[in-house]
Amino acid sequence: MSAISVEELLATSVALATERDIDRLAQQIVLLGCKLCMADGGSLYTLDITKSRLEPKAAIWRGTPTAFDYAADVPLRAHGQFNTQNIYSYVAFTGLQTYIDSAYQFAGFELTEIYLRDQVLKCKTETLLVMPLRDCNQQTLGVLELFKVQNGHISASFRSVEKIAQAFALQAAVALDNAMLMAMNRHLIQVLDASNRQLEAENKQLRLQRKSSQNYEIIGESEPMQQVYALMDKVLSSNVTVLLRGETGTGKEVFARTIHQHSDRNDKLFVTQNCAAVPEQLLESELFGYKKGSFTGASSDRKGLLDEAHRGTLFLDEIGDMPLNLQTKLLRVLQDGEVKPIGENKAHKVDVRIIAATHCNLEDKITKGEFREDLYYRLSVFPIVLPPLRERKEDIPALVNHFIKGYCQSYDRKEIQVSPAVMDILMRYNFPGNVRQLQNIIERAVLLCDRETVLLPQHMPEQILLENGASSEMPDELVVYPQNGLPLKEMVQHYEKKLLESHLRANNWNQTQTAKVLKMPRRTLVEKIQRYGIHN
Ligand SMILES: Nc1ncnc2c1ncn2[C@@H]1O[C@H](COP(=O)(O)OP(=O)(O)OP(=O)(O)O)[C@@H](O)[C@H]1O
Repeated sequence: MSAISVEELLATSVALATERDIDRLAQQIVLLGCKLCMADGGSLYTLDITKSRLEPKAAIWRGTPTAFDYAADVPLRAHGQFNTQNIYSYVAFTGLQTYIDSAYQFAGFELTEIYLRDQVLKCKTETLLVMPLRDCNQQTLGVLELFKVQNGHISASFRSVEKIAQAFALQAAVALDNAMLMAMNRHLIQVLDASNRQLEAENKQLRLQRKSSQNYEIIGESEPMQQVYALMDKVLSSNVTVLLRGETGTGKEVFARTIHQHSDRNDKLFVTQNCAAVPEQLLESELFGYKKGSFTGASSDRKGLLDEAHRGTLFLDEIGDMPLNLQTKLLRVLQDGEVKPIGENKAHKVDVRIIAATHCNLEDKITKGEFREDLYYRLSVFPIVLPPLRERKEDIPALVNHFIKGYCQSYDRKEIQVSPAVMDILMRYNFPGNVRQLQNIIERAVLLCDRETVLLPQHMPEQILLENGASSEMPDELVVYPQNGLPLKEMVQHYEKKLLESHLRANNWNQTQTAKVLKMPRRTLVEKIQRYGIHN
C-alpha cells in the first residue's frame, strides 16, 4: 500500500462524517484505516446492544471488502472473568491500543481468528494493530484491527504510525457513535410508530365496543331507547347517510352529534345547519359557499359549510324545510360528492358525512311536491326514529335527575331533591315538547327553588298543574265521592282529609313545608292531622 496524500486525508474525513449507514461506515473505517496505516487488511467489531460481546461488522483485504463469515462473536466475559485472552476483547475492555509484531510467535493472546483468516485468505499475518473505538465518555463502541502479511522481507511494525492511528481511531469512533445513535433513533421511531398504530387500532376497536347509553352520554335505558342505540351502533363505523326522525325535542341533534363523536371522523368538524332558520339564498351561500363578486356583497371567496365539514360531518336539521332548488344541489353532493359554490363554474369534490333530521312528515311533503322523492331515498338510506318522551316515560326520573344535577352545578346550587308529587306530575304529563320541554321545566323549577332543597308542585308551570291538577292533587275517589249521598259537612271533611294526606305525602310528610304550601298556620295543620288521624 502506498502512503496517503493530503487530499485522501481530507476525503477520509468527509467520508467518515457523511456516512450514516453503520455497515457501510464500518467498511469505510477499515478501508481508510488500512490506507492510512499502510495495512494489507483489517476488520472491525462493534459491541452488541447488551454490551456483552463484540460482533464482526466489516473486513477488508487488499483494498476490497471480504466475507467475514469465518469470524464469530467474541464474548467479553468467559467463565465469569473478563476475556483478556482474546485480543479484541482485551482491547475493548482495557481501551489500550495494542501491537503484535510477530503473530506466529507467542504474543500472550489467543489469535485463533487471525490464523483462521490466514487460511481463508491464503496468507500469513505478520504484524497486527488493534485499536479501541470509544465514545467521548470512554465507553467502548467497538475495535478496529489492521494487519500486514509476510511478504519476503521484514515488514514494518505499526508502531511507526502510532499517532496517526490513534487520531484516526478517535475520528472513526465519533463517526461510529453518531451512526449508532441515528440507527437507535430510527429504530425507536419505528417502534413508536408501530405502537402508535397499535394504539390507534385498539382505540378504534374500543370506540366500536362502547355501546351502552352511558357511554353515549345520552339519558334513557327504556326499551324504545335500547332499540335506537342498537340502530345507532350499526352506523358508527360507516359513512352511511343517516336520517333522524322524531318530534321536536326528542334529541335528534344529540344523536347526530353522538354518531359523529363515535365515528372515525371524530377528529374533524361536526358542523350544523338548520335549514328552516334562514332564507333560501342565505342557506345556499352558507352551505355551498360563493366566489368573490358572484353577488352584491360577495367581496371575497367564502367556503361553504360543506367544505368546512370536509372529512367530518354536516348535520342538516329540519331538512324538510330545505327549498327545492337547494334539494337538487344537495342531491348532487350525496350522489357525486361534488360541491359547486355560487358563481363558480367548476364543482369540486368533498368528503362529508351527512346526517339529516326532520320532525315533519316527508312523505306528505313529497305528495305535495315540496320534497324531492330522489333526495328522500338518498337521505333515508338509514332512518332512525327517536321515540317521543310519552312513549318512554320510564326514562323521566333519570332525565329529571340528570337535568337537576346539571342546573344545580351551573347555578351553583346545593343538591335539590324531587318530591314524589312532582315526579308524579311529570310522569302523568304528555310532554308535547319532549325532552327539551322537560329540560326547560326543570331549569325553571331549579331557579324558582330559591333556598329550598326539594322541588315541589308549586315549582311546576301552571299549565302542567292545570292539566294534571285534578289527578295529581285530588285523588280520583274525591271526584266521584258525592254518589254516596253523604251530608255536605262530612263530604267536605272527607275531602279535606284526603287533600291534607295528599299534600303531606307530596312534601315528604314535612308539616312545616305542607303548611306553607297550603298557606295555613302549622298549628292548624297539626290539629287537623290529629283530628283526622292522618299518618304516613
Ligand atoms: N336522551 C337525552 N338525554 C339527555 N338530554 C337529551 C336527550 N334528548 C334530548 N336531550 C336534550 O334535549 C334538548 C333538545 O334536544 P335536541 O335539540 O337534540 O332535539 P331535536 O330533536 O333536535 O329538536 P328539534 O327537532 O326541535 O331541533 C337538548 O338540550 C338536549 O341536550
